[in-house]
Amino acid sequence: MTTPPPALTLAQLGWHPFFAAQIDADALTETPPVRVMRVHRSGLDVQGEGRAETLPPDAEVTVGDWLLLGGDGRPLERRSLIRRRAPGRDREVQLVAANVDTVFVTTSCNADFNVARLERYLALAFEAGCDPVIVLTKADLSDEVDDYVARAAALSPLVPVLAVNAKAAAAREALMPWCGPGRTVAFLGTSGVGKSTLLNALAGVETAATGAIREDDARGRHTTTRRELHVVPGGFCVIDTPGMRELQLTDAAGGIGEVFADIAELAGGCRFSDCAHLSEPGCAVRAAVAAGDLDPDRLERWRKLAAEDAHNTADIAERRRRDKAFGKKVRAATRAKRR
Ligand SMILES: Nc1nc2c(ncn2[C@@H]2O[C@H](COP(=O)(O)OP(=O)(O)OP(=O)(O)O)[C@@H](O)[C@H]2O)c(=O)[nH]1
Ligand SMILES: [Zn+2]
Repeated sequence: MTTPPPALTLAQLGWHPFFAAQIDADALTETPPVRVMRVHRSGLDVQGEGRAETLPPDAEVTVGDWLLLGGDGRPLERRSLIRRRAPGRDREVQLVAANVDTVFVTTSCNADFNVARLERYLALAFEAGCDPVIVLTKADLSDEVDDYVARAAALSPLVPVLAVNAKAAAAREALMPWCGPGRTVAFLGTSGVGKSTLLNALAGVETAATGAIREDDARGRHTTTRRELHVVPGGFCVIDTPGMRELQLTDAAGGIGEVFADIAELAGGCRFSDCAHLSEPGCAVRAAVAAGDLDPDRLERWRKLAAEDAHNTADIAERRRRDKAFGKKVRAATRAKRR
């Protein structure tokens, strides 16, 4: 037995003038808007004002999306969309979460802290159209918190950095400035960094199971079910995603450019507009490295991330082209057989 969902208003679910502007007044009652609260194998749990249903699964819809019940099934235009290249077999683009205002990029003041990974998460968040905030957990367990904060703060002048003990009441206060009524926030980070602990701190109750990520789904199979939107007291939404070990970027050139705005700006001074900053004469980027103004490691990390993004973007496009061509062949063969 599942307990019925609490009665919520559209505003508490994160409804926003941006979405209202996409439908006319009649549609509000004829095809009522619902938000995707949970994505699991057997379907999408959606909730609206005075209603909650499970719709069939749809790979084009993700947690945080708004749908119109009885509509064409397509999500309303999104304010933001977090996507990555899926790990494992199909390697397609995977939609992680939609309509997130702030991404709390979460890591810990310990060996989990990794600047390359942080830059990667920041690029993903910028590309998605979200505002990233870096949250460093386990500050209570480290003597070098200031050092971690300084290293995180050096990554981008656009990104605030917080250090917290996720288990202490003060953690909620630290995150609240980004959690106004009607806002949607999400936690991204590897397993064990304290995402569930922070969610519980925001909710004021045990909403997520900490330290336990596997549950049985309806078919008795083991799955990571946590891709879930929680409406918490205070009237804001928190999206919880499973820890992501592999976070491959695709189509994220814009986001990478925002994280590495320093390099992009320097590149404007290179003699050639298509300078790769390798051995070209008049390269302002390498000149900055030589002058000690740019960390060569950062340049190397940018190079790797940009190359990976370009590779994934091209590879996915190529697979789609092949799949399309293959589909055509199959259809042609089926037609030939029928004749
Ligand atoms: N001392 C201390 N312990 C923490 C802190 N944050 C998290 N923990 C502990 O670290 C463990 C993992 O925390 P979770 O909140 O489950 O981590 P998670 O990021 O949700 O992990 P996944 O569910 O695997 O993605 C738990 O035992 C927490 O109690 C912190 O700031 N300080
Ligand atoms: Zn250059």
